[in-house]
Amino acid sequence: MTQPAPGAIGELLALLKPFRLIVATSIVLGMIGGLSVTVLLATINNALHSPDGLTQNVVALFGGLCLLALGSSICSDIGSNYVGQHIIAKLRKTLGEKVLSAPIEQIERYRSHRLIPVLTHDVDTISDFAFAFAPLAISLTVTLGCMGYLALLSWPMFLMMVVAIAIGTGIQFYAQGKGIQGFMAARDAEDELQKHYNAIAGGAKELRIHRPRRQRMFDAGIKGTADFICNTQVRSINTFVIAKTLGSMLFFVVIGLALALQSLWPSADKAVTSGFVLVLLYMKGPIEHLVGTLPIVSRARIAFRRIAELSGKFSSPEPHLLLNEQGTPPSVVERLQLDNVSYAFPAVPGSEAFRLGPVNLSIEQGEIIFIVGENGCGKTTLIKLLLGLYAPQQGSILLNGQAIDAQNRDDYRQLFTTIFADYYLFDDVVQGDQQIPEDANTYLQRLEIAHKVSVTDGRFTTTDLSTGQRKRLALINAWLEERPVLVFDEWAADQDPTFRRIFYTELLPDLKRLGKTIIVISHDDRYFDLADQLVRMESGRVVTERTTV
Ligand SMILES: Nc1ncnc2c1ncn2[C@@H]1O[C@H](COP(=O)(O)OP(=O)(O)OP(=O)(O)O)[C@@H](O)[C@H]1O
Repeated sequence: MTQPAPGAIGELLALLKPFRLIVATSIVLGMIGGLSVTVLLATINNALHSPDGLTQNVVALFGGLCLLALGSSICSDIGSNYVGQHIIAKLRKTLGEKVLSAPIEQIERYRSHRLIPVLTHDVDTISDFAFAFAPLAISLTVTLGCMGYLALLSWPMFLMMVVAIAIGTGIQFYAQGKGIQGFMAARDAEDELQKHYNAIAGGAKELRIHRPRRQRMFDAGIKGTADFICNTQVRSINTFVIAKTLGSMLFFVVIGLALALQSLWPSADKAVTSGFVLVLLYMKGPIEHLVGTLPIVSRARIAFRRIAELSGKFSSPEPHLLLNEQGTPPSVVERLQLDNVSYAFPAVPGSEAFRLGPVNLSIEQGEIIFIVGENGCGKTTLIKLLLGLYAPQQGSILLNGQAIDAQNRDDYRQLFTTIFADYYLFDDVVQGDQQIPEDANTYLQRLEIAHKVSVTDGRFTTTDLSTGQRKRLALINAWLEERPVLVFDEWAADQDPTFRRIFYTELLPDLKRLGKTIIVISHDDRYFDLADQLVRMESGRVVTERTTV
């Protein structure tokens, strides 16, 4: 079991930094509220035993303290609410930005079932904590204020209370140590649960038609993990509950001892004993609040650790990747070249790492290139390198003879439109501030889906279509983006034979006539003749290259 990273506190302080003035004001106001309540208690106790009864001064003091306690507590809560909400928004924005600007390899390795719980569950946990810190400050101040008043009232009784608090704190520390282990195990299981959720959403069809797998998914997967989380959380919370109840009982032990002192030494001042009991009974609330918040603090520590871990994994954003500014993508593609490019994935335990290259390739503007080869030979990896999604580990990629580096890689990528085999279909038609071309609906007709979908307010009216039809929408998106280089990873694989023929023999030549450079990964060998260049791959290497022009 891993321990909370030291980064958790740093992460919290970094989040609080921009709000330090509001945080400090909230805490100070909270403390003023807490102190005024303590003084209020002393005033009540004095008034109870004052021979003059309730004088005008006491009434004024009482009213003033009530107003001060009320006003400062409300302002403190407003401040902590403001900070809490802004911390959550900031966390969400920061994490979103980190994911958006992380290199593709890091995202592929992190896996979505680990990413989503951090973005949802851990951020929510921090939100619970973010709203708790000012009330915590109030409770702490009330407790300290009450302790001060107890010391004023009677030293022996105060010391008795200190001993009781020391015992209570020891019990809480023990409980916290035990409880946090459970919380960590439960948090690890949340990732597992997310994986099962992904499987039941993504594999819904397969699970319907495979009863044993469905049962296993429910029994060992969802039910097993949910029960584990439930039992572990119950055990951990119970530890805190037992510790809290033991702590509560300590109050009555101390009150009992104070009353015993009073009966053993009847000379003791009655005001002292009643004040002591009054303060103790009042203090019980804030102390229980402090103790009750400990599980929230423990869970927040774990959430901060997860967020710090994600931040660490995504701590090297792609340099020069623009989220807000407009770059200056090159406008002309005369030649794309791969010069001795090599790339290797990290080795997976038990199997050898896949290595691509060294590959040399030259693509001229307006060419149609087919990349072909068996499954797993490295075609997609090759185009990810060509697209600038992976940076070559050796060799370089050249555009018009100029090497692509970290500085211009994001601009370079803007030259391409891609439909991957595992593409994501965005339902908004054209990105950025570009106008939606008037002829979007003409393309829908050309691709024979105008009877199903149209474009309204820059969006497809629906994406609930067949697999092949969805891919046609992706093709329309690609068409409308009007980029100079188009890359299709087995686009035609889901199309019917007629449309497949239209794609290869009409659409690709049309795009070529428009001056586009087209790179196609394909297993359709009957259309290989259409290629200006046929690149055949085997085990990560280009084995033959046929040029027909
Ligand atoms: N993210 C990854 N991490 C580790 N290895 C990977 C990763 N992606 C691919 N590989 C490995 O790289 C090899 C080439 O994969 P790639 O997707 O480039 O093949 P492909 O030729 O496009 O295959 P297909 O025709 O099946 O789409 C595979 O053998 C695979 O094991």
